[in-house]
Amino acid sequence: MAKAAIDYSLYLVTGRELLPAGVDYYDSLEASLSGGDKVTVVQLREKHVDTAEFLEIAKRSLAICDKHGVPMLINDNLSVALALPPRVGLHIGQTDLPLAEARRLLGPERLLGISVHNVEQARAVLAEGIADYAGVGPCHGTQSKAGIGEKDVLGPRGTREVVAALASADGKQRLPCVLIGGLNQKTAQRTLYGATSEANHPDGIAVISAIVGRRDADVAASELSSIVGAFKAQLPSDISPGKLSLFDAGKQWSDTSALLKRATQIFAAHRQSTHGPPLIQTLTSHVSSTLSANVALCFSASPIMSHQDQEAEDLARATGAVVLNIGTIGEEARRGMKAVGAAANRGGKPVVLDPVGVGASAFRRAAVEEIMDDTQVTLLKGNSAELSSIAGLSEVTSRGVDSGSGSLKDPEGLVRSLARKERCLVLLSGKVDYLSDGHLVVRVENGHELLGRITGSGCALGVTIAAGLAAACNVARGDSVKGLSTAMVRAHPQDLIPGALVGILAMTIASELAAARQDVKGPGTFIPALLDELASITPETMASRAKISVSQ
Ligand SMILES: Cc1ncc(COP(=O)(O)OP(=O)(O)O)c(N)n1
Ligand SMILES: Cc1nc(C(=O)O)sc1CCOP(=O)(O)O
Repeated sequence: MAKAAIDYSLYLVTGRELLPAGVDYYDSLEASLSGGDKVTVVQLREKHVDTAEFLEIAKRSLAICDKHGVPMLINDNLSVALALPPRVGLHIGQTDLPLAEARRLLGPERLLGISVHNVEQARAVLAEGIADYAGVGPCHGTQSKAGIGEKDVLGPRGTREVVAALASADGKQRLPCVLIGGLNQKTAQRTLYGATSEANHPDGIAVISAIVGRRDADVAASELSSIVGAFKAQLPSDISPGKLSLFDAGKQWSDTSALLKRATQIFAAHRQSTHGPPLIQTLTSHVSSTLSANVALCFSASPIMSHQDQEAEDLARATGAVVLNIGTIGEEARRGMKAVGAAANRGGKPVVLDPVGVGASAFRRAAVEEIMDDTQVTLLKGNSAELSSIAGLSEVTSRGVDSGSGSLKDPEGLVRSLARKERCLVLLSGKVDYLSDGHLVVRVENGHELLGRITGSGCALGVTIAAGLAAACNVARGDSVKGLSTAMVRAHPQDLIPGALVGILAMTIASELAAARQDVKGPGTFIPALLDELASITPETMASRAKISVSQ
């Protein structure tokens, strides 16, 4: 098989020691290769046999791979690879034979892969131009390779940086790559999406235990194959800088009135409740829980405030969107957020992350890092202190968990770069709100200062935004939305900005209407008035009062 034609989608690394009791290695290999969309590349990894036995196993394995037309490689052992026909390749690690030496001994024809564990190694391998592909890992913790500790684990976002370094900045050169380490039916989807950026994308996943450890290796292989297939179906055929955009919304919404019109349509469909009120699962602080639940109800949504990891999977079947708010996060909620975020991603449901007070403590920072690693967030919302902390800027410091305001020199630049980096919508909330998908920035100048004088209004804004995003998913129901968008949400990608805008405008315009009422004397009377206005605000009112502008 010509090297260029190799399909790296599902790369099986063998591991005979991980076979379930009584399962024969050759039967398992055969099963994983049988049928339609199954394993596409095999690497023989034998750590506990001598070269002679390795060669015997390799010969029998090669006959099976040949029968299925699947390329085979040998792990580490050059002499075994050389003893086999030239269609057999070699995979080496960073501490094995140097790449140039391996190529010299193998010749130009054989497939040669190398492991990379960090950005520097990736850059070096790309610059050398010798390897045919790279194995990037460990993406997650794994029991299948000795010596991998927690500190070695890249996580989806770390993996993204390494994968990005396997393509040149001008997009002219790229090395195919597979992700490896702890990938299975639960982690593969998030990791593939998380590892994708405008710069580059993975070509597949490499697994040991997720196939070898199963009695039904054929079923395991087809499950994994369909996850990779769905991911690859989303990728544009032409990957070069700027092409692999997040939502492809930039051009479409350069016209403010078109954007507002679409937001109004989504809001109208939401109010008509064609699909019933979306269930918004809200994991939030004790302080804002009641207000958030009431805000959901007034905004034609149903609140559910569960943060139990045990029911995350069941609830995900019914939810329209989820809010992860770390306001008073403890260990139980931390576990809950991990499970709820992952389940929402699997179901293509929007996830709003509110990293309340993230700069205030190491615990909060670690919790947010963990959530963002485990979950593809759809919209990240924060004030200037919170977003600066996540972006690693020291410009604005947090004052505990309140809405520490502070002036940023370049708010548009911050939301744009953070949205690109995290591949999600980013909302910077403040007197003026800035919403970005990494390309365009929408400025929203609605709102009233009384919102800042009651507790939990920012948390409740997360709920209206989640409801707006759920509404964007609902309008796509029945349409042929091709799998998940790059934000892992089942909606037309271009509807995510107007969907989020529905939630922002509803809350900020309702606050203006409430504050203007005769019966509102201050923060105490403002709260019920805000709920009343949220319950009655119409799409027409939203359209006529919105103060938005768009910049590219
Ligand atoms: C596809 C793929 N990627 C990475 C590895 C790891 O190789 P290496 O670093 O040589 O470690 P060992 O496999 O030898 O323990 C791999 N085998 N395959
Ligand atoms: C062999 C190997 N190499 C890794 C790397 O990061 O280089 S992780 C790994 C083990 C992969 O096994 P599993 O799919 O069972 O987690």
